[in-house]
Amino acid sequence: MTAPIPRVTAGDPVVPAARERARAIPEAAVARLAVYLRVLSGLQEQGCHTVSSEELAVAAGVNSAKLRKDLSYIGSYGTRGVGYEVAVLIEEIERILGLTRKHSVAVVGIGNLGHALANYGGFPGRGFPVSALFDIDADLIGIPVAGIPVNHIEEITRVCAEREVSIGVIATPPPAAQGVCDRLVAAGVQCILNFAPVVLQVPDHVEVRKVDLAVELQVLSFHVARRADGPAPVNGSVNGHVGGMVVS
Ligand SMILES: NC(=O)c1ccc[n+]([C@@H]2O[C@H](COP(=O)([O-])OP(=O)(O)OC[C@H]3O[C@@H](n4cnc5c(N)ncnc54)[C@H](O)[C@@H]3O)[C@@H](O)[C@H]2O)c1
Repeated sequence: MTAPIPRVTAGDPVVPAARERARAIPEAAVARLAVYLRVLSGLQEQGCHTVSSEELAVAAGVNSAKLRKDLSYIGSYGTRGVGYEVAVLIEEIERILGLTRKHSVAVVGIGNLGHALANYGGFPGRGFPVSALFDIDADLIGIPVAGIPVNHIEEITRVCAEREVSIGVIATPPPAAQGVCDRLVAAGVQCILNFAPVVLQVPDHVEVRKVDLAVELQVLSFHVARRADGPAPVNGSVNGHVGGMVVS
């Protein structure tokens, strides 16, 4: 068994060692850590104090060897015969994912998807309060959606600065997405979640994640077709591809 790395506690600043560790985590493992966090939060709500790697792996839809490997990236090895302390593991994953502070979110494009995202109650509780909404449609400007009045896109720089927006969500039609992205970047937003099916060009310091539901359906189709050709995996996971939407 590898020697445990000293644990970082809740009150600590993000120490250089933790930052170094975060840089070394593969992208796919980061996505799975977010899934473990969701599962662990559910366990905590049910009053569970400890969880074995097998239980956590099953609940997250991965195999337990992969789970242990993922948790080793954050220096969490659990205790033989006991497993992981739920509260401690939540704290460690939140620290690595940078969730120890809130990230204010702006949604741009308040159509079908933008309305749904603005109204979704699950973001604030997970540290992502939606604090600004933008559109170009005159009929929408000033109208509150989920209690937040829609601003015109022309106001994006001022509003994003005032509300300390750190994440921009693009829910516009594809032809508008690059222009919106440029405005967000000019407004100082460095993290962008893009729902429009286009590839965005951004400077190096800006992080873009793309949610493409059509790609997810195609991946599902591939796995269904592959299962039809051979036996199903024994542990319910599909080559470590965790359940739920994957962004790229
Ligand atoms: N609706 C879905 O289920 C869904 C699912 C996945 C992805 N998407 C993608 O999300 C995007 C939005 O889809 P939708 O169905 O909500 O579209 P929609 O047409 O209902 O809404 C788009 C909104 O963007 C606004 N807009 C247009 N140009 C703008 C600009 N320059 N600045 C700010 N706002 C602008 C429009 O006024 C409109 O309110 C599309 O790219 C779509 O492909 C949609």
